[in-house]
Amino acid sequence: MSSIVEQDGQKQLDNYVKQQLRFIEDSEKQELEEVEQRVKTLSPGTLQNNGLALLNMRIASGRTGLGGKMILELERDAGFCSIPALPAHSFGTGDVVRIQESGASKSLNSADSSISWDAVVVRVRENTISLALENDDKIPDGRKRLWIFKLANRVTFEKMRSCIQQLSKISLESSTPLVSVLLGMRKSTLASEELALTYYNTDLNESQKKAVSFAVSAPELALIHGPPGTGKTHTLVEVVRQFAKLGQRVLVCGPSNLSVDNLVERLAPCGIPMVRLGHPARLLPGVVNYSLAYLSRTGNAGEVLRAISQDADALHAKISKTKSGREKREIYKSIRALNKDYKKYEDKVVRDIIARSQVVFATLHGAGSKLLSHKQFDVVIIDEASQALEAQCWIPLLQTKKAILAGDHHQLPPNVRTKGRYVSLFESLLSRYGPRVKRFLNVQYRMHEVISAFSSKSFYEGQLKPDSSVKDRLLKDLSGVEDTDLTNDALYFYDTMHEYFEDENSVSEKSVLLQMSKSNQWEAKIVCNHAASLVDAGLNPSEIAIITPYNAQATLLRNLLHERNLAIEVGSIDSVQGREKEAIIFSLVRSNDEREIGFMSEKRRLNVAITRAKRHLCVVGDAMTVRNGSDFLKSWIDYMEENAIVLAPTEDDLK
Ligand SMILES: Nc1ncnc2c1ncn2[C@@H]1O[C@H](COP(=O)(O)OP(=O)(O)OP(=O)(O)O)[C@@H](O)[C@H]1O
Repeated sequence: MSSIVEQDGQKQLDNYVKQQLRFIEDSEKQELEEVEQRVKTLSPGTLQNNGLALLNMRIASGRTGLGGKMILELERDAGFCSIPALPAHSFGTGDVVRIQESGASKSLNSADSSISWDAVVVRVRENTISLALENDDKIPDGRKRLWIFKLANRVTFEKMRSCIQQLSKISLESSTPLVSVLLGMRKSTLASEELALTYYNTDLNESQKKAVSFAVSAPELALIHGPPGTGKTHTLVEVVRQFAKLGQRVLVCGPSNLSVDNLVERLAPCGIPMVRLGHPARLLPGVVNYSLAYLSRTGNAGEVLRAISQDADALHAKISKTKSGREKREIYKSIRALNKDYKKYEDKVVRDIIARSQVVFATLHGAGSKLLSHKQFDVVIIDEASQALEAQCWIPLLQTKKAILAGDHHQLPPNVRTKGRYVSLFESLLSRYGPRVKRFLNVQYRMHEVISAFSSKSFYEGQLKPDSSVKDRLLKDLSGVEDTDLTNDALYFYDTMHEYFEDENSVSEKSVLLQMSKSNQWEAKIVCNHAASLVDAGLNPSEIAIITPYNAQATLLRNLLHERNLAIEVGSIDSVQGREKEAIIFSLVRSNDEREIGFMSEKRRLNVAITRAKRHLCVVGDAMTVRNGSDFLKSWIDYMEENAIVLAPTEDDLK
């Protein structure tokens, strides 16, 4: 009979599982409803204009891809489009899309396979988009005009659900101590003594070295808390190398392809046998040579696979020339048989490659691949763990006895709609176990001192210090940049003085569905003039980014910059997390009598926005509206007024 402690533990686990499943279900429902509403309400033209659909497409070619999937390459139908380039769109690899025949009424029912097909984007080029069909029993007619639109990505929810269900089945008695630690049922064990390591990277600072030896020595769990620019990735590279030296097998994951690829790129020169799972079309170019697809296609095994896929491709080509329905069916049958052979042989090849690799890289989602099922690793490392959903983290965590999570809970959490503040696994472990499971990286290599000081004081208890190599860097120190009033300081604030109110934006259903929202044309003018002055002073436009919390403001800014021929990136705060530029201009937008500050009320969003700039941060906004938003925002505005060069809009700005 199980003890009371175990019964309590089981109850706790059941509750945890229920709570996670409810969260997954709610998030999925909300995402599906939003997509459904968008597709139902908006015309195909509006969807295309907002980057969510591509109209007037036709099949350019078909082939067999990795996993024996049928890949269709779509291009614009020359009969309907004057230029071959795809219009501006937001499709990216991994997106789930629906393909439909043009003219057929929009189908939201995936079972309706006579007019619609679901597929995953595997490659996007200037003129074409390639899609892997989910099910190739029936293929769209190559002579028909097609259109595609974005769907919610159900696959991710499915993987999280199956992983949490797996968790519900484990027996606490026989599971690893790590599982109990992660569930909060027992404290993590401390290493009796930390290993004395010889570091590969002799440039590591003291806090990075401490984090490495703590992580390598910890029996079950280690958290590395790295504020902006403190070298989390740098530190994790050393951690992986140390584990490799000890002969351990490591699974390295992150929530996005980029987070994983950054680590692959930096570990590539170290000569450790490694493989990156995931479709090569989704990977950074420098990483492709480590992808499973590349490795499985080189050498003898690759030749066999190439021969099978060439046979299948030849049959694909034959289809378009075949008129008889019966012949076509026969060809499809042969293609399917070849795809099956391909898959069988490929499975064997890829399993061998994985078995030989000491370090395996995958996104959290990719760690749920069948290729890794029942595989155990000595260590699982999750980078950017604070940007991952808790259920996603469990996907690799069930495959190990030891976990290392790196992240910063004071930056943005994963992009998911929740009622309250989203708390990641990283953050909940940190608040549950505190300093005993974490090491803090305290030197940042990005920002001028005055840019980072507010963030350091407000989020990191004043512990975040600039390295001496960056603390005084200004734009004027860059070669080719003149010494002007706008380049000889690091922090600037245009206070619009409660005189230039935000625009009266429409709040139609359409604007809400497209997440269009607030704009402020006065601010947009000031921002563009400021950017133009920096370019006039000699700064390369690619070294400037403009960020704003509102889509409508971003659109307005892009149009103004386009009119002035300024090729400057404009993005949301979420889109610049993890990135940096020499100069950042931050447009706050909100200026009203109601003291509404909307998106800016999320502290973590502000922290990300103000920690992207290396040498120049210019904030444009209405101090009075923002100050009234909260005590925290008041303290930020006070800091700006005391430490920034405060500027007022000029007549030129207001023309
Ligand atoms: N010990 C060090 N000595 C010198 N430069 C360093 C050191 N550690 C990190 N850096 C530099 O700091 C920058 C940021 O490093 P890295 O990309 O590893 O940080 P990160 O914490 O992953 O970044 P982010 O803030 O985007 O999460 C890089 O240019 C890196 O070369």
